[in-house]
Amino acid sequence: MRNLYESVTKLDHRCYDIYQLPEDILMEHAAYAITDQIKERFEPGAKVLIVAGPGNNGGDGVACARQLLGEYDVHLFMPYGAKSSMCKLQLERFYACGGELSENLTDADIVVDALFGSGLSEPLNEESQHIITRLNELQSFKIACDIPSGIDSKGNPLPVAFVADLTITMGAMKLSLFMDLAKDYVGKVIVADLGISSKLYESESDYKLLEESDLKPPYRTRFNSNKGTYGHLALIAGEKEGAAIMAALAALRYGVGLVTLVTCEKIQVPYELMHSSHLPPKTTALAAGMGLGMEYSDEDLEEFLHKDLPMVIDADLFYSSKIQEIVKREKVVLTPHPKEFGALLRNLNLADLSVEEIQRDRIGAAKIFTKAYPEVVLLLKGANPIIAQGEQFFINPLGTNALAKGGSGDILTGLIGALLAQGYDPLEAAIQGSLAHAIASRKVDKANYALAPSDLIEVIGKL
Ligand SMILES: NC(=O)C1=CN([C@@H]2O[C@H](COP(=O)(O)OP(=O)(O)OC[C@H]3O[C@@H](n4cnc5c(N)ncnc54)[C@H](OP(=O)(O)O)[C@@H]3O)[C@@H](O)[C@H]2O)[C@@H](O)CC1
Ligand SMILES: Nc1ncnc2c1ncn2[C@@H]1O[C@H](COP(=O)(O)OP(=O)(O)O)[C@@H](O)[C@H]1O
Ligand SMILES: [K+]
Repeated sequence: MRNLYESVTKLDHRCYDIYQLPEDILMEHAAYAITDQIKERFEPGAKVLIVAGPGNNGGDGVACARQLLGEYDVHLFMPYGAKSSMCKLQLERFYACGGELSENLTDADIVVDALFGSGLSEPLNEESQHIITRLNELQSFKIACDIPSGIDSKGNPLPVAFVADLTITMGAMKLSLFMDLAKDYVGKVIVADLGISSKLYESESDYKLLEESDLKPPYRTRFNSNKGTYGHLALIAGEKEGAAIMAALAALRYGVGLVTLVTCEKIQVPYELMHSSHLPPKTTALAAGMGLGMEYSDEDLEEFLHKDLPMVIDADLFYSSKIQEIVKREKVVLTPHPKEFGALLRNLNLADLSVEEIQRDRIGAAKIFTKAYPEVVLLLKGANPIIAQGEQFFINPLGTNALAKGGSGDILTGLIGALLAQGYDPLEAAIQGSLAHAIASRKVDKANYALAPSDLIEVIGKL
């Protein structure tokens, strides 16, 4: 798990004020992190195009150009000249080392985008849009310095952005790089140390980035145990019972001792699942909402929901007035996708946001909910799901686009339900369920268009 920051300005200032590391030293290290990646990947003599802007992001690019001079075929293009004092200083050093500016954009083995970083303050003008679009068309290996130019502090392209293979972000991971709308631009993200270890550079943060090493599958450690030791998950099956069946099969695979599908009518269920028209007395957790439809009246639902059980709630229940009672309970995980989240916010009279508005500021939208209901765990689905409770936010960047298929969400509900039933606290169940879901999507040995929910269930047994 790594810290994420909305802005690193405060952290940079700690370097100047406490560690006595001036901007110049930080910038030299920032530039060297880019130089280092180029040297690791390309032989001397390779052609490097560096596009540098007028501020300190440009300064990083100019310093990198100077570091490569003499060894690589360096082309430095500066459409707006140098404006910040550090950028000007770097340009003087570049000239002093014999460097010359290029007049044009040129094809190259490597492109370094150092046009704009954290200082991007307004939508890109036409010229910058044109430059970035041209860079995106080049067949080079593309490195973004700090942030792909054009991505704003909330992760949105303004309106275009550099498409990087590698983003080398300076000092610490930034939240904006892990928003859904930034996922097609950032490529692989690595952090450059700025002359000080991350332990000293970073301060506490409420925002965390989940990593593969955070996954802890529910391995069994007790030898003297029986099925009851591992909990009993009840899933309410509704009009589209397939959704609950898939969730139930995923739950069974993720360690829960007993799984019961609760249905209105007698339906055919896979032989490994139990089936009942009532909530089993020894239920330890409940999953409801997926495929629910209009099968149950509010009174029917009351029977399932009145008990004080940990629960994971999905899909159709976000449109039901029942949700207004559910969010007041303890031990609740909600797993809406952005459209359902919009419905949930309206249903609770918290906000009226479109899917686009939610996606443009996912953290801001999630905060509207978590401020009103700080006990409830929210998992806002998407390309990079956000798991939030109170003031804590966790982002899971590990899932792949193979998950963009009907039924993936039902598997996630099953996984979280399985962990709740096994006694995980709701936040840990949501984090661990999401990690298992995302990591499984990478381990399915199929083309990324081919993943089916049953493949996920198979792989979840081998994490
Ligand atoms: N602080 C540190 O210690 C370290 C900082 N580091 C580096 O500094 C970067 C931040 O630098 P920064 O603050 O100078 O901002 P930056 O991203 O270069 O942009 C500002 C320039 O762009 C311009 N501009 C903005 N928007 C525009 C637009 N739409 N269209 C056109 N122009 C626009 C803006 O113009 P102005 O608004 O002033 O007219 C100004 O000239 C950071 O990302 C990291 O790479 C590292 O070296 C590590 C140590
Ligand atoms: N492009 C993507 N990258 C990563 N994860 C994705 C992507 N698209 C969808 N997912 C994940 O797949 C699941 C889809 O759930 P949902 O939209 O509820 O679908 P359904 O209800 O049809 O199963 C969510 O967990 C979501 O985070
Ligand atoms: K950049």
